[in-house]
Amino acid sequence: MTDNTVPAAPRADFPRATVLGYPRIGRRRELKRALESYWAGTTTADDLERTSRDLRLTTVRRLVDLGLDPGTGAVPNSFSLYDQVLDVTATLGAVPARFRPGREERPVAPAGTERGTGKHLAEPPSEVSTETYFALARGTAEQPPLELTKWFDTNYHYLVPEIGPDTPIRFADDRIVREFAEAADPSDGGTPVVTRPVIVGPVTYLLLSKPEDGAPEGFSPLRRLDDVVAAYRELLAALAAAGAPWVQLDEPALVSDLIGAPFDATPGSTDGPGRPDTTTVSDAVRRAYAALTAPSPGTDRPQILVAAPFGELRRASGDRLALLAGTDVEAIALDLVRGATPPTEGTAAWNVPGLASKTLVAGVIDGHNIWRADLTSRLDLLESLRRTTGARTVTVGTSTSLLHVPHDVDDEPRLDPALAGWLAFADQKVGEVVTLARGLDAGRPEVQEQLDAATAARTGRAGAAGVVVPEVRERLAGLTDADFTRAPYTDRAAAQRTRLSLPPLPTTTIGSFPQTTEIRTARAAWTRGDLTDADYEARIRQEVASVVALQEELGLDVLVHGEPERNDMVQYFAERLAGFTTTVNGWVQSYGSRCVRPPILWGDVSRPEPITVPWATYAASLTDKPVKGMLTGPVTILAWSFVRDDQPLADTANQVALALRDEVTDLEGAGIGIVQVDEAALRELLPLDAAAQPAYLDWSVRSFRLTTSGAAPATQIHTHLCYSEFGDIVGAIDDLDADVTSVEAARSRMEIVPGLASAGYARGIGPGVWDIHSPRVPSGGEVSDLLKLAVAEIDPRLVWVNPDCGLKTRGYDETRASLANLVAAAREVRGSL
Ligand SMILES: Nc1nc2c(c(=O)[nH]1)N[C@@H](CNc1ccc(C(=O)N[C@@H](CCC(=O)N[C@@H](CCC(=O)N[C@@H](CCC(=O)O)C(=O)O)C(=O)O)C(=O)O)cc1)CN2
Ligand code: MET
Ligand SMILES: [Zn+2]
Repeated sequence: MTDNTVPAAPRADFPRATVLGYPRIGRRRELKRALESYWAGTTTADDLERTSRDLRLTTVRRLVDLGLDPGTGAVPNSFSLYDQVLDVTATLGAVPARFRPGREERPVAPAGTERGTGKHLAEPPSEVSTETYFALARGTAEQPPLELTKWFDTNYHYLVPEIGPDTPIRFADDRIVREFAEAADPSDGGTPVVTRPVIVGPVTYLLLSKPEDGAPEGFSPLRRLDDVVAAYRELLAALAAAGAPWVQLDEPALVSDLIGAPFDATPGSTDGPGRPDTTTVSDAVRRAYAALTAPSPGTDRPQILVAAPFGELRRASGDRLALLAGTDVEAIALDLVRGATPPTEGTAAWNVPGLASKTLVAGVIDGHNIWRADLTSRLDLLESLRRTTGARTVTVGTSTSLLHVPHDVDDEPRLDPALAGWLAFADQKVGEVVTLARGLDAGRPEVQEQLDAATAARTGRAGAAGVVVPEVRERLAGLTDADFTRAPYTDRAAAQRTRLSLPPLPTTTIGSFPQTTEIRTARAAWTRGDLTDADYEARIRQEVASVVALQEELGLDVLVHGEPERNDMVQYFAERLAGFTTTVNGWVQSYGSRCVRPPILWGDVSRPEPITVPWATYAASLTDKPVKGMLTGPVTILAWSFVRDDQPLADTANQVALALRDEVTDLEGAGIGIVQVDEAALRELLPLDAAAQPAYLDWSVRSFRLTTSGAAPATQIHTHLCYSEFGDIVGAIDDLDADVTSVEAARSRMEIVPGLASAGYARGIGPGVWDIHSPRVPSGGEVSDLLKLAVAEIDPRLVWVNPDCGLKTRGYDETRASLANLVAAAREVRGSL
């Protein structure tokens, strides 16, 4: 070691048990309420800060009570006010120019300031105020927010950074350091906890970014890697100075083939313009981690854990574990739930160069699903990893952050006790990790009781009534190709034209109308038993009637009932299908303050009685216009539920499909001529590993077709897909064989349309012409411009006019104004055809 390398802090071993992150919304959604009241102006920024601080301290202390070590960085510090990717944007001060009108560039803090020496500042060097932070998240009167999109294959959404050649990037905000210090040295006099800050890693951050408006053609945000890494170095120095022994950098981009940059250079290819050394993911990782771990005189850094959740690192298409093992980071977290689990007995050594100096954090407890683990087989696996990996040591962790599961099974008053015993939410998972670590270190007898209890729960689950229902199995076994096939499209189109006689460029909506506080309050009262079934039903009927009247008044062509009876498009169906159960407090963050309660799909699925028919027929009775029935499709129901892990997803999907197929038949029988089957999550479940994609697309498309193929030719089947990144699945969209497909397209300015056209898609298409993700009302001109783009690319006879998605998160004022502009634009463009 030379003189100028100063590894000052003691190199504490990685803790034996940890979790990669923990829910941050709060057991009673305290953060949601604090945020929404702050946005509404009824509380102040100080109130918000106080509530969120209490939530953070309660969280880290609970994790200690659950058995994580308080002194070694075992407790993750994974809080965020809104989103962890936005937090990096704020840390870097990487505010796009469109949010800094006329603002002078502030000089970068020179080296040798307090920040350079790592002392954490009493006053934050905050160049990103709370106001700017939320402007980026939610938009302003002048600017739409950063784009919201899916976090890998989860139902969590992050805010896409906009990075150009001149976007400011520096260590601009030390909130992460302050939150470490707040737990380590709490001002309320409570127990101090030495946490492990959890931060999105620099490579993933840039790979998830998009070029800022005005960036030169072909600019890749990855070109700013050196600037980003320089800022992370300062952040790490500040964390070390504050006493952090470990930091966790999340690099899930490492496991994704959907990330827009190749993992390795294709042999023989030459590098494009720009820096040749950062054009691939593997080069970016090498470069970033070499710089982050390079010693620098007078400063220290915490030891680094790199986590790569959501998939397998050891791929045929490139060994990402070897890549990480070749860097100087101290620890690597593997997802051993999604990743292929190595056989537990008699396996050969891994032989990964560099691993001998690393700690492997074995993610053996599922952070993304809620089944109680088979602790015995997990312990077998851990022991085999100790023998075979050749790592310096193996410790126990979760496969992903626990952000994706609810807080606590014990907080579910209405769960059947037997079923509750099959489950592990975040708190139970912490317990599982702690148990496994004890078994691994102190020996099996120490934890035999817990292992046996876990085994008994799994055995009980396998044999429980409802898990296997012979009639459901028989129906599935009897399916033939005919059950997946409709009449040819040309025949269907002719029959539907006659039946529906719609104008060209028909106007419609995606299904939901605003979910007002009044409706939610009424539903809450009904759920509590304070409102009778009859009163609640009357209230919903009144809402349906007013939604139908509004659509008539606006002049829409195909009407909907507005979905006021649905708490959520998945939970509502789950509550009415056998094989599912739902929770009371099982909230999981979807984005910002918005949450969902994913249902639990535990048994064979069937439909005891019609679900949507009364609402659809009531709406139809109020109008002469066609009313579109509205169902959520099987893939989306699976994607947004916690799904049984004891049979292939394809079988589970087909069970749900058969239940929905009965609903389509009943809607048809009740005279409903158009049925929409939403597959909002079709793209979300697309595997990150390219090798697994064809099989997924095959079963997902088949389950949709099984849902819809019982429909007569004259019944028009619609589907709706969210999220604009459809490039990877245009073939599958075509294979769904829907008569009309509506897709999100407004924000990407109809980007999808030429792709569909060139893929030969020749059925109805409704590219969204109103971005419903913010309260902004699009002008008639904007809408007709988008519409003209669409009719220029595809046969105008195929084009439908609709918003990007449902209107449940919008208010009535915006909805009325925007739909009026949409109808006017459709009429204008119709006139020009
Ligand atoms: N599952 C799912 N995933 C999805 C979507 C979706 O619609 N569903 N859409 C995309 C975007 N994600 C979204 C996720 C959530 C929400 C959303 O609006 N969530 C609501 C809750 C929806 C809900 O379950 N509502 C229930 C319970 C509402 C509630 O909080 N009630 C109050 C009481 C009522 C009151 O007095 O206000 C309470 O429990 O405290 C109901 O309406 O019945 C929220 O967080 O505010 C929107 C979009 C992608 N993923
Ligand atoms: N029909 C649903 C709605 O309009 C589709 C939403 S996709 C997230 O809300
Ligand atoms: Zn949608």
